[in-house]
Amino acid sequence: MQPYDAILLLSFGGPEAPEEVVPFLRRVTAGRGIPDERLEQVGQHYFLFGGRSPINDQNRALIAALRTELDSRGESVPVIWGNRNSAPFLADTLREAHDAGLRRLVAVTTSAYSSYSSCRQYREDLAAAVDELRDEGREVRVDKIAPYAPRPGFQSANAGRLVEALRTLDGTPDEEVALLFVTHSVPAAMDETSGPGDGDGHLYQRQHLALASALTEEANAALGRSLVGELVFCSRSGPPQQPWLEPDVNDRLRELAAEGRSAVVAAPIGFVSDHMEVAYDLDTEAAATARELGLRFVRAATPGTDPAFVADLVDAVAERAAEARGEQVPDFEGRMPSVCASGCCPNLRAPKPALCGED
Ligand SMILES: CC1=C(CCC(=O)O)c2cc3nc(cc4[nH]c(cc5[nH]c(cc1n2)c(C)c5CCC(=O)O)c(CCC(=O)O)c4C)C(CCC(=O)O)=C3C
Ligand SMILES: [Fe+2]
Repeated sequence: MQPYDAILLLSFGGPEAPEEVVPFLRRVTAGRGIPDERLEQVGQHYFLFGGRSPINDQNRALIAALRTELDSRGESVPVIWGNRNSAPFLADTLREAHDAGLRRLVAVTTSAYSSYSSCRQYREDLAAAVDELRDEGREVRVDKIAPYAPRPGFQSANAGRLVEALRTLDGTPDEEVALLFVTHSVPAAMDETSGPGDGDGHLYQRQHLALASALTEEANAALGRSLVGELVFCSRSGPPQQPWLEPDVNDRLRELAAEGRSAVVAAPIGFVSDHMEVAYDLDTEAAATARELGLRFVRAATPGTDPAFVADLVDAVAERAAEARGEQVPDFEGRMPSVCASGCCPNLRAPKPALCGED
């Protein structure tokens, strides 16, 4: 993996004990204008799960899977792990890395799409951590792989999991099955400005729609169905007067029941693992809504440690390393640059320095 000394798995973070819930929520929402009522509700979601988010264990499993894949390729490059909002904190990870002699890292985020929340915010936190270390006299350099939702492995992992979910509805006619691709809602203004500034924006939604349509086609072909998929949203936050992407999955379930559907497959393509947004917002809340409506609710798995997904992440790292060495890398539909364009997915509140981009 020349020129890289280590692969940095960079994630959102989550609490692992009840006393960590409130400090975690404060860190996530600092300066983001989230109403107190919303914070209390989200705190309850975590307390319902004993104050422990599944996300860190899922990242430990992903690191183990990456290790196995790297070993099988004869790659001894270490995989280290830092979070934005909980221990192991990114700056601590970088400090330890530097002390161990690791100077040039390549970051893989647990977030697949282009948008401020799913890309630039990670880049801002990288810049802040690298600055903090520089103040201590520790120089580290961090590159990043591009948003990987358009990559073939992300698609094939999601396709396999969708087909598996749909198989549980063998015998239910197409007209009765609703196929919902689910992702995290974001403010409409964040979606509008997502992508390189010279593009048409809405890249967050466009990447989801492209994947949803490819997955629908693949699942229909595999199962001899002609389902029509649609994109819906979960985990809306922010003040009620601020427009966020819609429809909310629960609202859509009500309409689908009224239209005479009997079953729903929810494919959470916006998420890399079954963390709290999936465990609460889908498996708890949306599943309860479906139950009340008499709808059968089947949730497709997220990529998690799917071998096709893990192998593709390692390919993405190998391609980034080749690029850093000045070599050509393969192109594919929707491929994003590994160095973000200036002004890509802007911070609309308080612009800050960010790594891995032209600005
Ligand atoms: C696009 C997107 C992803 C997917 C990409 C990615 O994975 O990064 C994501 C992931 C996650 N979001 C997470 C948790 C939270 N997100 C919040 C708030 C917000 N998320 C936003 C967007 C996203 N979020 C936005 C626009 C806000 C509003 C505040 C703001 O404008 O920044 C809040 C505050 C409370 C609330 O308002 O919900 C919490 C607690 C966790 C951890 C889960 C766990 O613990 O298992 C994960 C993986
Ligand atoms: Fe979030």
